[in-house]
Amino acid sequence: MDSSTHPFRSVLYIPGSKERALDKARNLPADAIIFDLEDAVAPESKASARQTLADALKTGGYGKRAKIVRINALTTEWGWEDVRALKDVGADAILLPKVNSVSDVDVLADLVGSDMPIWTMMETPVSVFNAREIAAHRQVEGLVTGTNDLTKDLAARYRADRLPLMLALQSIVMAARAARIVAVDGVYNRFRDGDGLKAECEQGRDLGFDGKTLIHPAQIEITNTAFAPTNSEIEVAERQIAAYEESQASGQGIAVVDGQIVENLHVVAAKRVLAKAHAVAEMAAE
Ligand SMILES: CC(C)(COP(=O)(O)OP(=O)(O)OC[C@H]1O[C@@H](n2cnc3c(N)ncnc32)[C@H](O)[C@@H]1OP(=O)(O)O)[C@@H](O)C(=O)NCCC(=O)NCCSC(=O)C[C@H](O)C(=O)O
Ligand SMILES: [Mg+2]
Repeated sequence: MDSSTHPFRSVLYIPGSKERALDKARNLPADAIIFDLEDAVAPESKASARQTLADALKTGGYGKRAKIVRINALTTEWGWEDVRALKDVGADAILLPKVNSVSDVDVLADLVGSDMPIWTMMETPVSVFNAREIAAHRQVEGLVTGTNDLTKDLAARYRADRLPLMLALQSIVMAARAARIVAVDGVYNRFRDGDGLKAECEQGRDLGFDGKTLIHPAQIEITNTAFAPTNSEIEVAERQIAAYEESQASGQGIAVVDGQIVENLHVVAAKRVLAKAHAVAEMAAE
């Protein structure tokens, strides 16, 4: 699965221990679900959550939503057992937390086999320095930003403009784009603050993220809207493509639309807008 064929606007975390939430998610309009065994699950519930989650995934019913399982780090007492229990239950990817370097990914790849896509949490300062190499691993198909862990490890402050995280956010997007894989932004903790979420979604979208991780169903709609192409963007993209094709046919290399030049690279971006709009429409057509 990549972002040209499947949208990753809204990526909802669900604690693997919460049966009601696992059931509810079968009808939520999220593009992807992260079934979490890590931070959302208390140590005393790890074993039962593993079983609850395996049962839910075997039962299925999650439709077109991408199913990503976040295991515990392989350095914990739970990580290896998580892999054993969840690697063959129909997940689309395994998400590894607290990754520092590509050798962490190699350890997981050996355990899950070469056919299982891997996503990595980018949430330590070292992972940001190693982002390019991690993203380039042959099995890594997505990077998930862990803004809470990053803020903690940086001893930074939470700020609405996320200035302390900007280097990390941009490094993660750049690594993902260089490797042509998915990049999703971190969570917005004030899950009942719709205006704050909208602003942070728009910032993440403008930075280049494909979507945002979420912690509550109330965040899905705002996020889906923020990361989808608008009608006006679609209309401009269509006109740019048409104008460029016309200019090519008449032997000119450059077209002009709404007073702005349109070159081949703008056509590539316009086609990406249309592909994303198509993927969003396909997702909605359930
Ligand atoms: C944040 C919550 C604890 C709030 O839960 P609650 O008080 O129960 O919320 P509501 O009563 O408003 O819930 C309404 C209904 O929605 C369902 N629900 C709630 N959350 C989810 C969810 N995430 N997915 C699916 N369904 C959900 C409730 O069951 C209610 O349903 P119903 O009873 O039928 O009406 C809670 O939302 C929650 O636990 N969220 C997930 C938290 C989480 O996953 N945290 C870990 C991931 S974030 C992270 O780790 C960040 C990263 O690693 C980093 O470093 O930054
Ligand atoms: Mg984290």
